[in-house]
Amino acid sequence: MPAEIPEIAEAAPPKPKAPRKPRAKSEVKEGREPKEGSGKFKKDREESIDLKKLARDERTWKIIGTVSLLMAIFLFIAFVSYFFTWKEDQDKVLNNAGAFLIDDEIRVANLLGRLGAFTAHFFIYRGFGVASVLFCTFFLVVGVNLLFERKVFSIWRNLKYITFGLVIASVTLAFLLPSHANGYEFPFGGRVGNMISDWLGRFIGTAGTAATLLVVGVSYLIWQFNPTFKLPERKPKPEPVPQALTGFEPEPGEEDTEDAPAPEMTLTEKSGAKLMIAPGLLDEKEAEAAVAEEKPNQLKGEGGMQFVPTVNDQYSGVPFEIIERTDDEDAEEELPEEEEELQPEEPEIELQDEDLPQEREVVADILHQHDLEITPTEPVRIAVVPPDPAPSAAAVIMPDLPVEPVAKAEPAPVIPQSALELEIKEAEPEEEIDHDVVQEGKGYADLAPYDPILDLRDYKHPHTDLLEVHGSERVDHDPAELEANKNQIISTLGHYDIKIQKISATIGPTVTLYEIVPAAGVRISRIKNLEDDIALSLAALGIRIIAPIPGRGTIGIEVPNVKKSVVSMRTMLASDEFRNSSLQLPIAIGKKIDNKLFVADLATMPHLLMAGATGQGKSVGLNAILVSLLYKKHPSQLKFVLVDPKKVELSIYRHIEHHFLAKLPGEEEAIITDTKKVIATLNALCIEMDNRYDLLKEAGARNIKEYNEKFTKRRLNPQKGHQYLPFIVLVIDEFADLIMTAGKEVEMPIARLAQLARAIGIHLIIATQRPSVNIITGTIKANFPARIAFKVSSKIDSRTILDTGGAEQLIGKGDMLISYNGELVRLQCAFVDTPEVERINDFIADQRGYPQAFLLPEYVDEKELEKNGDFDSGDKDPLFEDAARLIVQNQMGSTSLIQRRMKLGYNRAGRLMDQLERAGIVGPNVGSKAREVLFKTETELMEHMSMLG
Ligand SMILES: Nc1ncnc2c1ncn2[C@@H]1O[C@H](COP(=O)(O)OP(=O)(O)OP(=O)(O)O)[C@@H](O)[C@H]1O
Repeated sequence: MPAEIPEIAEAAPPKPKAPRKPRAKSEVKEGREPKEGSGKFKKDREESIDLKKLARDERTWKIIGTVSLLMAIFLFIAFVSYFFTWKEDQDKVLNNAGAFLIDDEIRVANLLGRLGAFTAHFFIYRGFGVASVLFCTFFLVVGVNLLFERKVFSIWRNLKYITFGLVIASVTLAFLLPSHANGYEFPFGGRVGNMISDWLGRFIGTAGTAATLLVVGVSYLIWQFNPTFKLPERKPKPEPVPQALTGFEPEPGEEDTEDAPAPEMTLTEKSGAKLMIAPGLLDEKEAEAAVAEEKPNQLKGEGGMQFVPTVNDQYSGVPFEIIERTDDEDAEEELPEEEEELQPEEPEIELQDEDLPQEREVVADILHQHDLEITPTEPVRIAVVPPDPAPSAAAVIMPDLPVEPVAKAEPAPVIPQSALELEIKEAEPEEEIDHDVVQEGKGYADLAPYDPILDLRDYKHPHTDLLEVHGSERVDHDPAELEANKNQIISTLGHYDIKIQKISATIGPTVTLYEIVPAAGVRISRIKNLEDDIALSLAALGIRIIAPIPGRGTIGIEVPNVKKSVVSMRTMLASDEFRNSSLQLPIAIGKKIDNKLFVADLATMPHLLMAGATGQGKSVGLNAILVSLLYKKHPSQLKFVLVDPKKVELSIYRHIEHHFLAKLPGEEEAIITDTKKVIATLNALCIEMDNRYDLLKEAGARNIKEYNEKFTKRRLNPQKGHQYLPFIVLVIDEFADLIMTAGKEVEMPIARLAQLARAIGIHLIIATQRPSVNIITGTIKANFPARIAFKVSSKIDSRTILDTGGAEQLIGKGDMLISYNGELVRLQCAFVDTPEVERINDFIADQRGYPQAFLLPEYVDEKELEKNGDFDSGDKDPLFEDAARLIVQNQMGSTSLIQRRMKLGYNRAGRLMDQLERAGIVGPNVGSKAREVLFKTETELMEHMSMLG
């Protein structure tokens, strides 16, 4: 008996792992703000990020895959070698126990040395016996899956099969070949198998064990291979010919007719002679039609014969005979006699094999293509009839199978030539040709559908691990707080003689909605008018009264919670509602008062206006929208145009320029911060819009969805300028700033885009701190039906954004009102912090992108061109040079300076300034400010003037 491996008695018990402490909110904050955080905390955080990165790195997985594959190979060799060397090595392993691996003196026979012998011994002897080979399969599956980054086999399923397989196989082998009972020493079932088998034997006896193993084994096989059990059919029916082979679709019900005669297989020679194989699978008409129409799927036999291919495996190996029929017989004989003629019982016209060697070869060839065979020793019967006008047929007849002769065509009656009439056939209507479909080679439309994401096929969408959970997601409710608020509401209303029938509360993340049903006869407007009084008596900021709640017939009083919960972006994006959303541009904005997620489609909004006083959550809201889109869309489907006059808010997105950003050609930075460039970009977007409309018109599509569908189905020719159109989302932060500096020049293209761009996939998101009427003008408002208001400073501002008050009563920190689809909903905006956005951007930027940003059309300012191109030196004012010098000396492009110093009238000074601008000496007019002077010194000016002439 082999010695047992001594148990390690003094092994220290493993220390229980400390449970992972949820990170306190204060820690998260510290992590974000290094100034406040201690050095130690910061280090921890960096380490955890590195580990996470490592786990996400595909190279890590490839290395694990390689190791798994090597493991599979190692185990396989060790096991196979063990099968032959176990006797030699077993004693050495058992007797040397712990020292076996270390002692260099021990020599073993296993191909993989001591390690191989030890591993194989461990798995086979101590483990599962021969069934241990299944471990190789497991490592192979893991290795292949990780290395090829594909789910070639499901690891989980294999794990299940292997676990059960190990147990069942080892027990069965131990039961059938017990290593201790019959003198075998080879551990077929391993120790585990032996143990279970012994136990079963004692528990249910040998017969019971055998029955159990049989049942379990069969069940396992059924589970793994799911075989189909069928009783043998009574009468085999000829199988239908695959449509792909014949080109014919079976007539409805045809294949089911029980007693339909076995159809013939007809082979027709080009010359007109027929070879019939009976019974084949096409009926005569079909076969002839196929021949007449020269169906493209007819096969060409050797020797210039064309065949209607048919297949029927049931005749495989049936011997054939060759029969010849003479022309005369064929012409004279009536159909029934002809049938008789073809019967195998009349062998007087039998031909020997060598008489028709070519035909036999061709028939053999054709039959071989369909896995049928002519037995070389048996004669083949073929009836041969020469071509028309004396029609001929050669039939290969299978003995003992019903034979149907080919019906001969009636000879056409001869009509006197003079009586011949000219039949004028109407021309077939001409096929309409769609010139947009590329007709080259196989045909553009026949290719597989175009998939825009294939350009960056390896692109991986960001995962939710990049985001954090901020604070507690649970909405806590304090019953005392609820009760107090309820009593307060009832007593306040009581002061004004307002009785209520019922009161209920819905607890949201930031506010609780108390819904009251007033007693009969109470006027709703009275409650509405008492809004401020109720707020005062509840002593809470942010009370909003909704009287009545649309569609509910109740009155709502929203009261802020004492303890507010943060809605993490991670929760929003990990939700089924967002992940499974089929919206075109889904944006997860926040949670409603009833804690339901608010996910909307930017494509249907179709533009969004956001306003809110500073520090109330506007930037976080913008990030939440951008992050939602980044999580859902592929770079080929979406492009952002980002305008950020503040230069700091959106700059984190600059790293994803090659994936998701669009810019003007020749620009260095994709994120636009300069007003002049904003104007050019907006105009370029207008050109893009016009171009897209042209494309849609040509394609006969009404919107981008229809257009892209047509394009992906390859019904639009890329050579005619058609291309897959990504959505473009224009985001403008600090819109007020832009309007202040560029006014109409910005407003006009934005209004145009807002009015027209929805159908062609350009959507606008505009954010502003100052929602005054001169910034959010009527034109802008009319085209932005979806609006978000964070807390604003006055009721007037709230009206400017939402057309109603309420936003001034919000409590900040992402508390917001959204006006969408004609409804006003209070939401708690999802929170996503800057480091999270950075991580998402890095994750995207680390992947392969396009060679450059998506290029918008070039925009040339015609006015600039005019001004610059118009300068005519012959036309210039006599005082032009003096004025130029004056401006350069003073470095101030001001008309009044010219007016005052040169004592000129306003008009002449203005004209001079225009000429200076056209000559490129001063910049364009920028409102009330002085123009920019483009030359610093007089010498530079003189050089420039000499060039102007
Ligand atoms: N949805 C939210 N949930 C929780 N806290 C929030 C939320 N949104 C904003 N906050 C808090 O409010 C602070 C200010 O938010 P944010 O930077 O978005 O304001 P803002 O309106 O963009 O200000 P500004 O206009 O000055 O840029 C954030 O740092 C955060 O602490």
